[in-house]
This record gives sequence, C-alpha cells and structure tokens, in this order.
Amino acid sequence: MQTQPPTLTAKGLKFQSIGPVDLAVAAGGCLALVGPSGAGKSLTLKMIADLVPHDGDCFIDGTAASSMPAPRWRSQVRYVSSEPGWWAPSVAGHFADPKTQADAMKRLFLDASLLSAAPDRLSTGERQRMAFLRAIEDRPKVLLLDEPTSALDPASVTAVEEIVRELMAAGAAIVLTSHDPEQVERLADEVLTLKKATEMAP
Ligand SMILES: Nc1ncnc2c1ncn2[C@@H]1O[C@H](COP(=O)(O)OP(=O)(O)OP(=O)(O)O)[C@@H](O)[C@H]1O
Repeated sequence: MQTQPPTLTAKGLKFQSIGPVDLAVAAGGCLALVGPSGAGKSLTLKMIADLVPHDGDCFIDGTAASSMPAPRWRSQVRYVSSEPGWWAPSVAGHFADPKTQADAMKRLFLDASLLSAAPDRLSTGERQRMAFLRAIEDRPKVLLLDEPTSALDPASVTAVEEIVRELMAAGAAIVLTSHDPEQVERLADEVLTLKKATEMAP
C-alpha cells in the first residue's frame, strides 16, 4: 500500500482508442501495466514520457508535464524501450561517462569490450542490457520499463531485477510492462490491467 504522496501521477491519458488511463506511483513503488498484446501498455508508457501526442496530463511531485519544457520532463521521466534506438557509432557514445559503467556491466554479464563496439554488433540481449544501463545512468526519478528483460536469459533477468530493486530502494518510481506474471509478482506492488478497446465496447 502506498502511504506517501505519489511521485508520478497520470490523469486521463488518452491516445486514439487507448485510455483514458489514470495512475499514480510513489517513490520506491512499482506499478505493473498488464493486459493483452495491443491493449496499449507501450503507448501508455510513451504518453507518460511525452513521446506521443495525447490528451490528459502527468505530474511529477505535483508539477504538470504541460507546465515545463519537454526536455526537463524527459530528464526526470525515462522511457526504456524493449526495442531501443541507437544513434552514436559506438555503444560508449550513448553514455555521459562510459567509464562509470564497469561494475554495472559486470553485474549484468556484459564484457567491457562492448562499450567500444558498434551497437548493431551486439546481440539483442546485450543491446537490451546496455540500453537499460544507458537509461539509468543519471538515475531518473521515474523509470518506465517496457518489457525490460524480454530478450534475456534467467541469470540476466535476475541481475536486472536486482538493479531495479536497488533503484526503487533509492527512491525511483517505476512503471513496468511485462508479459511475465512471475516478474510482475516479483517487482510490482500494484497492477493495472489494460483492456483492448474492442473488449471495452458496451
Ligand atoms: N504511434 C502509433 N499510432 C497509432 N497507433 C499505434 C501507435 N503505436 C501503437 N499503436 C497501436 O496501438 C495499439 C496498442 O499498442 P501498444 O504498443 O501500446 O500495445 P501493447 O499493449 O504494448 O502490446 P504488446 O504487449 O504487444 O507490446 C496497437 O493496436 C498498435 O497497433
């Protein structure tokens, strides 16, 4: 049960047939968005991150996203896609300070040499773990994890979940999508089920 005021609040989020979605997550909390494929889980995370046009608004510690420039909102609210994009020639080019990643990479079974590699040379699972590390480098207040371990082996899943728990303990508010009910059980303290628009028709 959440006893402190929420870090993240979303009210009336709506994009085409998805929503309206209301939610709230406190510091240290994890809300899981679940539901069938196509129900709008990823789009809801993208609306929260202000990456797609939408109705409704989100608030961080009571301040509306609509009241601040988008870059300021996105510096606090980070969307971690299950299919991350890469823009620099090397993996290292996506970090402010790649040297600080050595310990975390070791924990996630990632060889240090991957930093100097081109992103498209990495395996899907390596890219997913590096994108996760990239997203948490500056410890955003709100982390939106979209199927964060979909391409990972069980040991790497456990290692990523350990880091997620540490971020929560340090005060991050997490919104997670996952098709793995056991992962939802392990990480989330609240669950919000989204339905496909056709299921909601009277
Ligand atoms: N940018 C977009 N514009 C219009 N429709 C979109 C857009 N992105 C996704 N959709 C559609 O919205 C619906 C919800 O997509 P979304 O990716 O949020 O589903 P999801 O619940 O995350 O599914 P999955 O579990 O398969 O990842 C889908 O029918 C999808 O085709």
